[in-house]
Amino acid sequence: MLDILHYDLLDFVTSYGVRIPSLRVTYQLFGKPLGTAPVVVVNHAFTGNSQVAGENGWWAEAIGAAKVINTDTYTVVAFNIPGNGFHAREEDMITNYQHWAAVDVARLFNIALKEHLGLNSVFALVGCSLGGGIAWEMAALAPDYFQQLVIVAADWKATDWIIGNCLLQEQILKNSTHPLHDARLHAMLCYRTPQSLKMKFERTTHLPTQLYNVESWLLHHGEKLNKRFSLSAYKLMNQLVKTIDISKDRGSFAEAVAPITAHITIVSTDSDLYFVPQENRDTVAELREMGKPVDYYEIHSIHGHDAFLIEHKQLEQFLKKIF
Ligand SMILES: N[C@@H](CCO)C(=O)O
Repeated sequence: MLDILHYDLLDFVTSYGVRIPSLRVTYQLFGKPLGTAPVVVVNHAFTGNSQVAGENGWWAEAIGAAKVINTDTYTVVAFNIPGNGFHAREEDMITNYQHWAAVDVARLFNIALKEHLGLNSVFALVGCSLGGGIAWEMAALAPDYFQQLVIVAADWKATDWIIGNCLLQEQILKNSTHPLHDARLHAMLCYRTPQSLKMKFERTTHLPTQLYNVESWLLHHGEKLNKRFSLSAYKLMNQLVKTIDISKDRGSFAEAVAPITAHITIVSTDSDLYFVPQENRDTVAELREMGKPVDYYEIHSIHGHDAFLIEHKQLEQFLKKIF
């Protein structure tokens, strides 16, 4: 039985000016009891959740006893993006996804850390993919609150490429008769690479069905997500990815990032076709020009965006410099 904790907020107003009368933020704690050790906050990706460690933990290779984010040393806090449906009540689902932006989730998480958990500062904030975008937004909102900001397979903004793909996802979600299933097929192609699929399938076929194995694999992922995720959650996550932008209402990236005191670490994957590495190389160059403390690492992999869930050994080498 998972120990899912929660914090209820009243009268939250999103950046679109919409008042949400009551909202539940759920989270899990791992490792040392709160108040006895430095805190590491870990933000999940698109279809992830607060189960970051332990059995079925989506980053169990990185977080746990004697892992690089060692739960014998740290308290790990992992939130669920509200509306992701993970162990949620029906009333906690968010159906009006267009009222939300990534910055709203960031504000909620910061409120939960400060007001609910009573933390005066946080040692490290780590975010993967969408969770990395939310981590950028959290740091921009609370620029001297986090000592280490660790961005993995993400960006501080949704690029035109991401926004275009989000539109395609939205259209599939609206128009398909199997919306979640079909949206996942396209998403999986964004998360992998031609080389990764070639290595895995080599154009082989599955004889009884006559399908190419790449087709069976994509359809399997569609079915799998259909069973474990909800349509309203998927629509919300798609909207959140599209709205990542710490420069919004702040003038520019430089102005948004100027007050951030955290040491920044950015990890990209050289073959990521979704949050492409060149964007992060440019971000790092700009941060260095500003004199910001920043480290940059690239995972070498053929697997593309999903390499942050696959290339554990390389990630460990980078993360161990922080943890
Ligand atoms: N495989 C990841 C990719 C998005 O970062 C997910 O489904 O959440």
